[in-house]
Amino acid sequence: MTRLDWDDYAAALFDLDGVVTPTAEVHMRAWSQMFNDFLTARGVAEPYTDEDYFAHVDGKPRYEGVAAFLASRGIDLPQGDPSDNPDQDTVCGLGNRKNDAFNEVLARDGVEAYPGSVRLLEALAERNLPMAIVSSSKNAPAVLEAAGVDHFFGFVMHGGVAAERGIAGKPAPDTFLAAAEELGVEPAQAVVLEDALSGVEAGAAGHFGLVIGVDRGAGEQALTGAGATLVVEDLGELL
Ligand SMILES: O=P(O)(O)OC[C@H]1O[C@@H](O)[C@H](O)[C@@H](O)[C@@H]1O
Repeated sequence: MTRLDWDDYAAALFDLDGVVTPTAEVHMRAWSQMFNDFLTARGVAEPYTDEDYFAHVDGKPRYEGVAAFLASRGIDLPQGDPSDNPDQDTVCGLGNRKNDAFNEVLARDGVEAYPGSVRLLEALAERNLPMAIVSSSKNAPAVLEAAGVDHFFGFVMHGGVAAERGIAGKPAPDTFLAAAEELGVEPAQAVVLEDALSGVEAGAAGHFGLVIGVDRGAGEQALTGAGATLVVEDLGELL
């Protein structure tokens, strides 16, 4: 059991995929399928792996994840445009291709929140602690609704809102800072909960009161190295 006194904090800012819902797994599988088909079609022998996901893609806005992975392999594609067709070999086209795969799985399998996360959300709601979602994903509203947990959050900062308002995505701290402001709290009063290295870096850069790393595969050492003050494996440990 982790010692954490919630009385010390005035708000909680939750990443979504991999923190509240197991959808980081769905994103991971969709990215893997898309990138490996793409690499195979180009005759690239070295496959895309989960290590590539954690190092380059996890937690970042869609097209920034594509660009970061391609750069890591020295592959240069035109940026294209978010309206690109999913079969176009542009950064946006590849991102859109992966998004189709993600939505297929979401529609087919649905999503259930992690039981430990729901227990923590219920306990914090009972304390009337203001809570927000801070996700890079434009699919966050659909995921929250499918999991039936949208009612816990007073504000949802997602990839669509960030793009509309011109707010820089993780690892920049700006989406977390904007959510804290929406909830009317100073960063030092807020707890950030994140499973992605890019998200933990964002929390550390924003000087939040506490940055909790949730280890769903990134690894305790890497999360601590990125700036997590505390690492847990399940949010139920924070009750
Ligand atoms: O493509 P979307 O749904 O807008 O999501 C962007 C990113 O959102 C993050 O929450 C996920 O960890 C990433 O895997 C995903 O790439």
